[in-house]
Amino acid sequence: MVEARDPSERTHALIVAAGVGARAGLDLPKQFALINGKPVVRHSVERFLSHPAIDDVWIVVGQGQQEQLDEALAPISGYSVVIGGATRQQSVYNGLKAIRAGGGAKNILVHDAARPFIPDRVIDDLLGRLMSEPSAIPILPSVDTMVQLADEQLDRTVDRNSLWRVQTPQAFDFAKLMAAHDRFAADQNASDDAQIFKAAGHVVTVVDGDECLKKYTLPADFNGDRRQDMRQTRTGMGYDVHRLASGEDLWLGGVKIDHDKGLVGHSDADVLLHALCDALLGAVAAGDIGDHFPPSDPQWRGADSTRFVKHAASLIAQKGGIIHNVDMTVICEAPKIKPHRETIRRNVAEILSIGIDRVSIKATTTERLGFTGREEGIAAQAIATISLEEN
Ligand SMILES: Nc1ccn([C@@H]2O[C@H](COP(=O)(O)OP(=O)(O)OP(=O)(O)O)[C@@H](O)[C@H]2O)c(=O)n1
Ligand SMILES: C[C@](O)(CO)[C@H](O)COP(=O)(O)O
Repeated sequence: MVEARDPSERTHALIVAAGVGARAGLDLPKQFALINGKPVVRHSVERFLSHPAIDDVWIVVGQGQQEQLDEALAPISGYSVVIGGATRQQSVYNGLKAIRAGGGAKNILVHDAARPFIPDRVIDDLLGRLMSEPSAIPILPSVDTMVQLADEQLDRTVDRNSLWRVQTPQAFDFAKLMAAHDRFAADQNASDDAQIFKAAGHVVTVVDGDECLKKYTLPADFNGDRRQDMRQTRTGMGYDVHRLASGEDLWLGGVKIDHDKGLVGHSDADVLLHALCDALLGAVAAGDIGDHFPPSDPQWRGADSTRFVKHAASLIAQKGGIIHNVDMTVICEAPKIKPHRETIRRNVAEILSIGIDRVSIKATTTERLGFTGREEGIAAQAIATISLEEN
């Protein structure tokens, strides 16, 4: 049995979502508005919950918003909810106190729900830095000329080389950040946690941020029509074959199928999920399954192929992409796919976090011709249609 890790050794993500979103001017708090078909807050919750280095996810919401949050996240579970305060700093502090009451943590990533798209690379860089430093934050350079205004007129140009844009997630040694917040709890003016950490005398290091981490703040950020104009459609296709053998399990679309033979090969040899993974990777020109999960690497032996598809979907999400639909064909003589079709569709829809009406599964035989006709193997094809924001 695997021992549960001591709470004080865990890495937590704390997502603050208790603001009112005044600048966005929407008729609901911006964290519940839809971006790419999902509530803003859902994007970062999904990303943290699926990241292997994150043990626990905490979400801070406004008083009375717990039900709205649960609706925005359904059917996801496995997160904890805390009620926020009047300022971002108070909301973070409430979250930290709840984590302390739950046994504490080793590391904490504090993140704005208003930044829905988090590249895994940024999480990895931040956590990598925490192995030797007490904190790290993502930053981006200022690329425009920066000025100060006076009476709404140009006063002076500021040296942009000394100005950097600070993003979240911001990563900290939990105990040190907790103590810093305890110390500065009466000062409600800090716009981020790095300021509080630095004020407490600690070093704040920096890693490369990412434009994907843009904070959705102003009405134009939520202007769906404009965003739709700026999207481009992409498609990707995938094809895979695995050999059938006695004494093996048969996995298709992440569902175990009762059959006298199973498939042999990479991971759990789920030929359908492998074709789907390649279709998704193809849509963003990101290589193929073997590039990301080499068959020669022993860690993938017997692995659940769900993980590969989730990885491919996360690469699309990191680019602000939406998966519109996937269509798959299983090519085999046996087993019959129809009795399992709805279960597989449901499972794939859940893996991709899209509606089941966007997932199609078909099956065909090859009229007893070729290797599929002789029941030596099963082949699968998949096609995925996605859209990306133009850049
Ligand atoms: N009292 C607050 C204020 C802000 N936040 C969160 O802090 C993040 C960054 O804040 P910001 O983008 O400023 O959000 P709002 O405060 O909601 O926006 P506005 O300032 O336009 O009202 C957001 O995810 C927001 O929900 C929070 O948890 N509690
Ligand atoms: C934490 C933050 O996102 C870092 O850039 C930012 O400070 C939040 O600022 P806001 O004033 O709450 O928009």
